[in-house]
Amino acid sequence: MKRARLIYNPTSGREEMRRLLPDVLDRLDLAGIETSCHATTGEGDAAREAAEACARGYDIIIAAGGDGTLNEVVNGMAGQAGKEFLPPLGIFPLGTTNDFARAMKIPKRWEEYCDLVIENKTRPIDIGKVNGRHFINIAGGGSLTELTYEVPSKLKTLIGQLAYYMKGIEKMASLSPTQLIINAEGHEVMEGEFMLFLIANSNSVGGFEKLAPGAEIDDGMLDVIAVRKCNLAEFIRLVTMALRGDHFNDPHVVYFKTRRMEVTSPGNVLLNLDGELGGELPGVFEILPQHLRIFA
Ligand SMILES: Nc1ncnc2c1ncn2[C@@H]1O[C@H](COP(=O)(O)OP(=O)(O)OP(=O)(O)O)[C@@H](O)[C@H]1O
Repeated sequence: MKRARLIYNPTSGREEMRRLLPDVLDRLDLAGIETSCHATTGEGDAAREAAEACARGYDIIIAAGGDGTLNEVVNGMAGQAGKEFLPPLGIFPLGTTNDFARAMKIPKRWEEYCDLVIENKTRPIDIGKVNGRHFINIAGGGSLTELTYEVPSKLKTLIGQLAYYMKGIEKMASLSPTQLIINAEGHEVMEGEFMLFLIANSNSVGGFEKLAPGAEIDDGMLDVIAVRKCNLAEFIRLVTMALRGDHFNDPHVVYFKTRRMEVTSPGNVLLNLDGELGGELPGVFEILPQHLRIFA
């Protein structure tokens, strides 16, 4: 019998997990996967629990929650650098946006994501790393990227993704550029004022599925998109172009792939890692090729 550790955030998204839990456990158990659970209690708990689950030799780890919970579980696992063999990771998307699950085409119905684990369908994925922290989907900096941690959790529970759009509109009005020096491996050093920069590991970012269409999860590369200083009207136009995937034709957009990149700024720039606050610049971003296996 295989042993799985299910780490779930009871407050994620519309707080579905409590209701689903008995059925999920039954389905896994019937398929020969004995599953024990841990409900997270707050920030950092999922990461500690995932590291502990690796140390205790579980065969499977499952992260149930939103992108924040997934990021914590990945951090707990990826930090086990000495361990030769990490257990594969199951992703049960129960958050508000579930960017990463969408990029990996993980089904939305609970029966189907249980079956991915049961059928043992795994694939290797790259993990991003900056200043000792890991990200699975996206890293970014600049004032607009700060909106994900300004949306209160209760609001997200109530109105879902709309909460981000409301905050985004409020935030755009006060958008300001940031001085950055971007030094990426294989590219010339760039210096100037930028509205924001994003480093994508997958191609679904912030609900924009065409933002980084060239990003592949197992290619050992980071896809970098940076937007040079522009005015509000130009920025809004750019956002609507990005919805269609036409933003690469805009002269404000810089797009390239790299394995390693250093970003510095004379100002204070907070970093956003998978939608959560992840320290600040300066930062050295790198890719850990095929560091983890996920059920997908
Ligand atoms: N019991 C808890 N009560 C309050 N907050 C928690 C609890 N457990 C975990 N958290 C925190 O909630 C954060 C966000 O959770 P998560 O990403 O799973 O859900 P979400 O915010 O609804 O989804 P999304 O990130 O997709 O918007 C986690 O990073 C964690 O710090």
